Amino acid sequence: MSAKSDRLLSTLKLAPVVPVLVIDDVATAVPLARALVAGGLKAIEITLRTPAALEAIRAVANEVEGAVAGAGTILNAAQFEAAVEAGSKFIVSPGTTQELIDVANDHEVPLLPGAATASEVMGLREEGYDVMKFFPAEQAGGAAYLKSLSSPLAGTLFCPTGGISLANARDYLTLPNVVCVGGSWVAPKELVAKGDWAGITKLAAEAFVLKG
Ligand SMILES: O=C(O)C(=O)C[C@H](O)[C@H](O)COP(=O)(O)O
Repeated sequence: MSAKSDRLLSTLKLAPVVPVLVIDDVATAVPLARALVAGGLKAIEITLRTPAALEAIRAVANEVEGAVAGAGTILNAAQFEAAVEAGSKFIVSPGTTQELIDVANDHEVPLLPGAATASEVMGLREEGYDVMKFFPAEQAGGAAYLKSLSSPLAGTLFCPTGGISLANARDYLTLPNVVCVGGSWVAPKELVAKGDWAGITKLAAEAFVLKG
């Protein structure tokens, strides 16, 4: 395993759940990340789906002690570069393109690339990847599907994301090829809008104890 995937794995192993955030208002980023870290969820993925995302990554990276800020929904090289510049410590993409593989090879910040089929996983293995995002997890076949990849594609670890919640997270976390899961359920829009940070810490703490 390369030093880069070692670093990615250490980040993903910080907690069983990586919160996936869509930040509409940059002012919520720091209190939201603090609430998640207080519940034990330190690796935090901020998706580049809103205009506030890069500023939110920068704020969390600079201001939230204990947080490891990452960027999600990275679709191309320009977004990868911007996310790194903003202070992202890991980069997540829903799928994989040659452009992303090439830009990732030029950077020390690790990429967690998306894959949903055996062929996609095999293609990424040929590029040297042994840790991937399984996306969209529930819709692509769920835990049963991912389990059936574990023998033929042994040695590859996944962070399944998409349709995962407290109710089904354990189905994935008990698989031998799963290192953590990703999900937005720990940061519901209603709680963020109300500024209910204690409520979010509670959800994070519930998620933190999922494994073990
Ligand atoms: O675009 C990306 O890079 C993503 O990370 C997509 C997210 O994984 C899902 O949107 C989160 O899925 P839910 O937990 O079902 O809300």
